[in-house]
Amino acid sequence: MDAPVPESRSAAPLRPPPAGAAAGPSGPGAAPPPLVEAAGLAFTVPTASGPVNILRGVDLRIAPGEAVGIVGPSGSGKTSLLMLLAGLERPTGGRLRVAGHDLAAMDEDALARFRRDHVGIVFQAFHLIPTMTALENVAVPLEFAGRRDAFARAEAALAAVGLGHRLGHYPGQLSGGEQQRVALARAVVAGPRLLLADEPTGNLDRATGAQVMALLFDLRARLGTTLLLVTHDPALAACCARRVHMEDGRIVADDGGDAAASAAGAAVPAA
Ligand SMILES: Nc1ncnc2c1ncn2[C@@H]1O[C@H](COP(=O)(O)OP(=O)(O)OP(=O)(O)O)[C@@H](O)[C@H]1O
Repeated sequence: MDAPVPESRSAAPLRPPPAGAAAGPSGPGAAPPPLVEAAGLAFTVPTASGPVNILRGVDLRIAPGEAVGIVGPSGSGKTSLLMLLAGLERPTGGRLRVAGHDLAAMDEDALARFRRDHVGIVFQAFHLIPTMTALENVAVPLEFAGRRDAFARAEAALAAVGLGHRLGHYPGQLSGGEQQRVALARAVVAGPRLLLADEPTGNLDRATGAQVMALLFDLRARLGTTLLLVTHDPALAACCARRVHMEDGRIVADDGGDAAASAAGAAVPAA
C-alpha cells in the first residue's frame, strides 16, 4: 500500500483528452472557453415539508486545466453542486454549461453520454462492484461504451495508480487505499475533461489519504484534467490553486474567480 506510484507501463498508456479539448487557445492570444459555466444556478428539491432550496444562485466559471477546491460547512451545498456538474442531478434554475453542453436541456440518455464522455468521479465511498476484479471494475465503463481496447486501457490505468500487480484482486482483497486507487483508475480511464472528487480521502487514514491525494494530483497534472475537489480539509483544499467557499447554497468567496474569469474569456450569456 505504501509503495511509490510507478509510471504507467502498459502498451495502452493513459492519454490526455484530445488536442484542444482540455486546454489551449484556439487562436493566437485567444483564451480557451471555460470548461464550466454556471450562472444563477439553482437546485431546489421537493420534500414532504415543502421545497428545499439547496443551491441559491451559484455563479462559477472554471477554465480548462484548473484545480478548484470547494470548501464550506456541512450542508452548504458542495456535494449538490458536484452532482449538478456531473450531470447526475439536473438544475432547477439558472444556466449550466459543462464542456460546451447545456446540461439543463439534456434528457437522461444525453446526460449519460455526457458523463461517459467527459466526467470522472471519485466519492468518499469507493463504489466498486464486489464481484468484479480490479481490472473488470475499471474496464466496465469502457466496455459499456463499446471500446475494444477496454481491458488494455484499464490495465494501463491500474498501472498508473500503482496497482499493476493487483489486476485480478477483488475489492474485498484490497485495502481501503487500494480500493480508492482502483476507483481513481476507473475515474480517469476514459480521459475525462472534468475530474470530480468528493471527500476522496474521507474513508482513509491520514497517511493513505495523503498517498491517494498525491496520486490524484499527479494524474491530473499528467492528463491535463480539470479538477474539482470537495473537501472539509483546508490542507487538501490548499493543494488546489483556487478555492471556492460555499455557504447556504451560495459561493461566498472565490480566491481565483477573477483570474479564472479573465482567463476564461466571455461571460455566461444571460438565460
Ligand atoms: N435530495 C434531497 N432532499 C432534501 N434535502 C437535500 C437533498 N439533497 C441534499 N439536501 C440538503 O441540501 C443541503 C446541502 O447538501 P449537500 O450534501 O450538498 O451539502 P454539503 O455541503 O456537501 O454537506 P457535507 O459537507 O456535510 O457533505 C443539506 O442541508 C442537505 O440536507
